[in-house]
Amino acid sequence: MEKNRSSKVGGCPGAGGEGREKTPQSRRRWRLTAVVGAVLALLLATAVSSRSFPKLWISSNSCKCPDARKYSGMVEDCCCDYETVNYINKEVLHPILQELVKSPFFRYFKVKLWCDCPFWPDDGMCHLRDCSVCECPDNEFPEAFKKPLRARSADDMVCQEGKPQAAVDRTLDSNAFNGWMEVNNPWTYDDETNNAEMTYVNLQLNPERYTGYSGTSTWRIWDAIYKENCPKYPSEELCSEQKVLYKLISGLHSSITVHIASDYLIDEATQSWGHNLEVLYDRVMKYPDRVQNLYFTFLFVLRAITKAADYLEQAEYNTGNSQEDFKAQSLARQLVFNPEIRAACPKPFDEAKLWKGEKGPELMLHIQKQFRNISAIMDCVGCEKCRLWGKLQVLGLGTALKILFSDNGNNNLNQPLQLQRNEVIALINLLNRLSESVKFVHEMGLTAENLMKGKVNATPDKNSS
Ligand SMILES: Cc1cc2nc3c(=O)[nH]c(=O)nc-3n(C[C@H](O)[C@H](O)[C@H](O)COP(=O)(O)OP(=O)(O)OC[C@H]3O[C@@H](n4cnc5c(N)ncnc54)[C@H](O)[C@@H]3O)c2cc1C
Repeated sequence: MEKNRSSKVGGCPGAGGEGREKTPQSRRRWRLTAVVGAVLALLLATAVSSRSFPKLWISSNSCKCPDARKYSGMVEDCCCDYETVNYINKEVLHPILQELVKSPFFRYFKVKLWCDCPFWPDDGMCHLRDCSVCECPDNEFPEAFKKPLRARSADDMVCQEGKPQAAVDRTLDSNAFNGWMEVNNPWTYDDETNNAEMTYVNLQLNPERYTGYSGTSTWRIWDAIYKENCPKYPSEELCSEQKVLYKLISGLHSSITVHIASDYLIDEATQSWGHNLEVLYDRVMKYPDRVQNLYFTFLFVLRAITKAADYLEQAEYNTGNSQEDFKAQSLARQLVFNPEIRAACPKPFDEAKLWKGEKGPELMLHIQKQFRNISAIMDCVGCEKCRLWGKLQVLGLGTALKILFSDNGNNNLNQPLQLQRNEVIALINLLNRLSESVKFVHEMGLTAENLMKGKVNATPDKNSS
């Protein structure tokens, strides 16, 4: 995989200049700049947050070990460095998000689970029962999301997978959308056309992890996404906007793989699950651009959430459970107005640089079409659980795109933002998935690399007797 460092989208301060030769003069200049920089940084840190920011500063410079610093400096095309991302993710974002996604409001996702591929027939390549979505019992469902109960047979209540937390409630209630607009998202394929086919799924019962879904069916999907809808740069002609689309998809792909590696079925016979660091290394860590794209996608979605802070603070988090809803609202507020995040990463991604020039609006329509195609391809994923998470995360990305780049394709940023409840649920759950992936890569990436390099070195030389 090639890296392309030549064309920066964001043009963030401090993003360039790595790896230059240092002369004695430049070294003196550098020392002086470093001292002045440190003093300024200290003043800034004290002014912004006397309690938390200095901790970040120490964290960014604490480890000098060369391997651990492989991902250091600015995340390409973003306005935040790796060290800061790792710190705020671990200390601030991850704990808040883990709590938030457990709340009744954020744990139920409305989705059409039928495999309804508009491009080719489903070839059912999923072998494990873990591919299927586990349904949840009726009594777990928030009252505000419910329709009057329809008659159910006892069998309906039994989970497909034999687990007690069975039965997806496939009923819908229009009241569930009180206070939320049903608005079109030009970035996503409209999944709402036939509401009778929609169902609510408890995401907590259906973790994204290894399912055994692999082979030609999966490659056809990834191929269709990359080749037809978001070609890989570094074809230099590719503009910044297309590069962003590629990086978002590649970052999401990395995150899916990281979840497979972190929650892997180690032994099918004993049903034991655990980390698979070989998968982490072979499919993600070995390709630095895949790691970089994961961090990029994380910062892009974080930027969308902080940009929509006012909207997300005022949104109605209503499931009928006032205590839980109050908690969800207060966690959402902590997330979007967090002083540590705002001080450390005030603008994780600078969206204002995109869609410039005469061709901007035309290009936006073109890329919207490509993204809508990617969203439609999710109906072709031949494994139910993968389809669930694929749809959720692509909707989350589409929501981030809508927040950052208008909602009508005409770049009309003065339009007031309107989001659907399902979009907000997808956005927060996507950020949580990315946050888990960033944390796992940060904590286990180096171990995976050392382990795999050790394995390679330990392989006996065929030529030695
Ligand atoms: C939407 C979707 C959701 C899925 N969810 C799950 C799931 O929850 N659990 C599960 O077990 N499986 C899931 N899968 C399948 C999984 O993504 C892999 O396809 C499968 O594990 C086979 O992996 P692979 O090693 O053959 O390579 P794949 O991951 O299938 O990759 C195919 C090719 O894409 C390229 N590539 C790989 N990673 C990147 C990247 N980050 N950026 C750019 N290019 C890349 C490489 O050239 C690679 O050969 C999902 C698939 C899809 C399409």
